[in-house]
Amino acid sequence: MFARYLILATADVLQRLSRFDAPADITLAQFQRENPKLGSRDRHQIANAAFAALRFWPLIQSWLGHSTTPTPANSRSNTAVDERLGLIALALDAQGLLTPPLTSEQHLEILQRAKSWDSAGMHHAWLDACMAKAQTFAAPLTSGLQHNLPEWLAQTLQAQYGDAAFGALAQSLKQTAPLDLRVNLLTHKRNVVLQQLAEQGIVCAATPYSPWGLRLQGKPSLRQNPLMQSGALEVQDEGSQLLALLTGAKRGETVVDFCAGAGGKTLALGAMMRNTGRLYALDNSAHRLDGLQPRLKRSGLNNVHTLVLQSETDERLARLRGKADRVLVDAPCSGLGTLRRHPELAWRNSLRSIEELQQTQRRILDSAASLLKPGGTLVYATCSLLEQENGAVNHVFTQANASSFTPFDWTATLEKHGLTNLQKPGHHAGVPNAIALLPHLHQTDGFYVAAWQKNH
Ligand SMILES: C[S@@+](CC[C@H](N)C(=O)[O-])C[C@H]1O[C@@H](n2cnc3c(N)ncnc32)[C@H](O)[C@@H]1O
Repeated sequence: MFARYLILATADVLQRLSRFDAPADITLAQFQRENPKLGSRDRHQIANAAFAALRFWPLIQSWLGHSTTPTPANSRSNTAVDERLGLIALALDAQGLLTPPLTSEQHLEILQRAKSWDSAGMHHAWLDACMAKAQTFAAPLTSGLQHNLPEWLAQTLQAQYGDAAFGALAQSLKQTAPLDLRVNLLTHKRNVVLQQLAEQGIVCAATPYSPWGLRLQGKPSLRQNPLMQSGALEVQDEGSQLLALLTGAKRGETVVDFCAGAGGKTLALGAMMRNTGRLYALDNSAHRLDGLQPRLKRSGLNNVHTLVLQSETDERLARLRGKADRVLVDAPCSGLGTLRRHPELAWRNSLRSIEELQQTQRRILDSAASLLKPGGTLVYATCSLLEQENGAVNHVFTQANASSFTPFDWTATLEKHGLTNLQKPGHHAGVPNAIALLPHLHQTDGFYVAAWQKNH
């Protein structure tokens, strides 16, 4: 049973989220700043319910009688509808882990629960009408409705991965992601940190693939934890850790992290380089690079040089041209591999935005390639699941640079790190230089990594 203020607060958050004009965690943080009196339990409850609703957005829309495509018109404020939104989101979340397609029994249970919380009976008629239609909701006609994804995305993924793999992938995208940490091996040992966390009552285990990772049971708050504050630990999905690992950075090298953002991978690369050589963290967002500074201080790294780029062709890049042993392009992308954490991204992207991203990715990759010295390695990565941002970008670059870059063969690297079961994605013929991490196969976010070696 929830107090009405909690239902209304959840509805308020969802109303804001339904504009799909900002990342969900930013919208939530803004809501929390504007509602400082809410206790931490309530905040938690509201956030969980909001994310549950985002994972089942088309279902909620069909219950509310809206279209499945959010438009400014259907995100208009309307108190009765808002309250229903909050009620249903809380009921969905209370149902525990749900994976689509839901059975008609599951539909009924959620609606029944919502009805039992609607103590004033304001929404009974609507909930009864929904229950009468539960059978219809449980028999969706389209792939998008079945998997609670936008139609264009469901169809694109289905065509790309095939029916069986798409079904498993779509289900995995509705799970909540585990909380993974990366141990800073520059200053700490993984088994020692694991032991220290266990002594604090925090249950975790070594990650299956990354040699630096810990996977936590549940989501304990770590902000004030001395291990976080001292730089021994960083929150980082195992897939992100693997991406840094695959870059292969070594002591004494010159390494460029071209799209460093707040430096998640920069920090891992710096630790791989044992704080030697030169590591350049570049990004065109000063704000994001600013986020790296406190993390750098904690990390103990002093081989990192940051540079805010005007664009990917900033003329100051000239001094790095031909100098780098390795360049990582962790490209701006749709983020669709992270839907477990950011379900709103399914609704913030479109076929058109993917096309625009592809152009940017190609431009950045071309410019980043010029920084490599002969024999150097170029690594292109995204956290996207889409061929358009992955294999297609790989293919175009490989074709256009056939005389100066050779597609990298991952076999030895994967063997060295015991990663031979990482998947070789369905790649264009003659471009076998890519690997993919997928949530339903590797329990990581979805990542794509391709690499080339600059010819001598
Ligand atoms: C996927 S994020 C990087 C995440 C980061 N590597 C990490 O591990 O936390 C992509 C980054 O590319 C940056 N970016 C976008 N366009 C760019 C450009 N033209 N040149 C350089 N960086 C760019 C964005 O600001 C964003 O920080």
